[in-house]
Amino acid sequence: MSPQSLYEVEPTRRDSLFLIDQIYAWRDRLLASPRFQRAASRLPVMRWIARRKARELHDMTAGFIYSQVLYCCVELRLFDALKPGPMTLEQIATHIGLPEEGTLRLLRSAAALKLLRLTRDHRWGLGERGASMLGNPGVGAMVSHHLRLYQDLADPIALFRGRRETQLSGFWPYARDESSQPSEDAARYSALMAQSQDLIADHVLDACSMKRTRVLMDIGGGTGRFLAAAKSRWPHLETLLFDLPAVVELPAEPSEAPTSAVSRRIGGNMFSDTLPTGADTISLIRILHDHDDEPVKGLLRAVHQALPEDGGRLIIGEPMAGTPGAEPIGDTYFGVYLWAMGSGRPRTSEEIIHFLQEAGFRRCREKRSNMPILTRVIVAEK
Ligand SMILES: C[S@@+](CC[C@H](N)C(=O)[O-])C[C@H]1O[C@@H](n2cnc3c(N)ncnc32)[C@H](O)[C@@H]1O
Repeated sequence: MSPQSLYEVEPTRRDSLFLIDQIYAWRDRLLASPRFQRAASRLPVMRWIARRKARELHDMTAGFIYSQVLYCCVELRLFDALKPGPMTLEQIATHIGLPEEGTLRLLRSAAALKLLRLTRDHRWGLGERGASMLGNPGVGAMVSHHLRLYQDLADPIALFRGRRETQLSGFWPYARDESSQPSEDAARYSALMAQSQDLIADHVLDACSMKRTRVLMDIGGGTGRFLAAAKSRWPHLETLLFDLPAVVELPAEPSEAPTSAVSRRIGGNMFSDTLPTGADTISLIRILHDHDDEPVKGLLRAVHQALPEDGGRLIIGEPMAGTPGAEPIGDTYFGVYLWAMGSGRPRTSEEIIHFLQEAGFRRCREKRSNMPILTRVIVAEK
């Protein structure tokens, strides 16, 4: 399949440009003109727009530094240190083990990003974004994990030349088709996933009730956090966890779901093994985007087969491409992340629904998610 058909891109030949594209082309010519930029910065209304646009472009240019400042705050555990209350520069420098001069530069840059805040008595406390980081430990875990992605992005053009061995593909062995992975690898990525699962589970379960589900099977369910969240809302549920053997055999960790939350753990390969039957609802949470189109289509056909004829239901929850207002999260963040990982791509909800219909599902529809930038939710019936 050509990359164009893969992404369903319309051919953009000049002679077939729609009117809207011609308007965009005219606008782009204007914006690309230094004379227009200078004139715009002098007219009152245009000046406001020009400043906003300049700021957006600057944020994009400087974004890599913003990420590194956030990385330092997370790695040095600054947010945790400031949770009890503000501290002086000297106290913070001693606490994080950096010289005062460097600490001050870091604190000022973090304050400009609203991660920290300088108090009226000249101490440093949490800023609104720093406080939010404390409320979302999964985000901090991802920020630390991004060190690998920085390494893969050290030569970004080389990264786009072709998929190859990367730091991220080493972190996610299943992305390289290594389904018999060492348990240390499985433990490392499962712990990372578990830290952000509670938030995802809440949004998925808010969007679709399991009141009438009897048996729920979570495929690629990791340490069972999604099943535990479902069971805590609907205690009547029988819950089956299906994941690679190295994951289901992991010893119990503090981050793992309580043993009682999972009725049965089944080790297997979702692409090559026959999926267990018996569940009337199957969930795929943050699974499809990790894999390329052909394996995804095969998996959806296998899930269709594993569900009962009467009342079988599939729930898909993951961040998707083309989410209005959050396009860079799908296409830029996940697009690049998954490229570096070596497998998968973010898909639009329309693409997923199309794959579901091809696999034989009917009544495929998107449910409203409270936080579509984190996860969108699609439900399909057999
Ligand atoms: C991105 S994680 C998502 C985990 C969990 N659903 C969540 O949202 O936190 C993908 C999961 O799919 C599992 N997985 C990957 N390839 C698999 C395969 N071939 N068969 C079964 N599980 C697989 C991984 O072990 C991992 O637990």
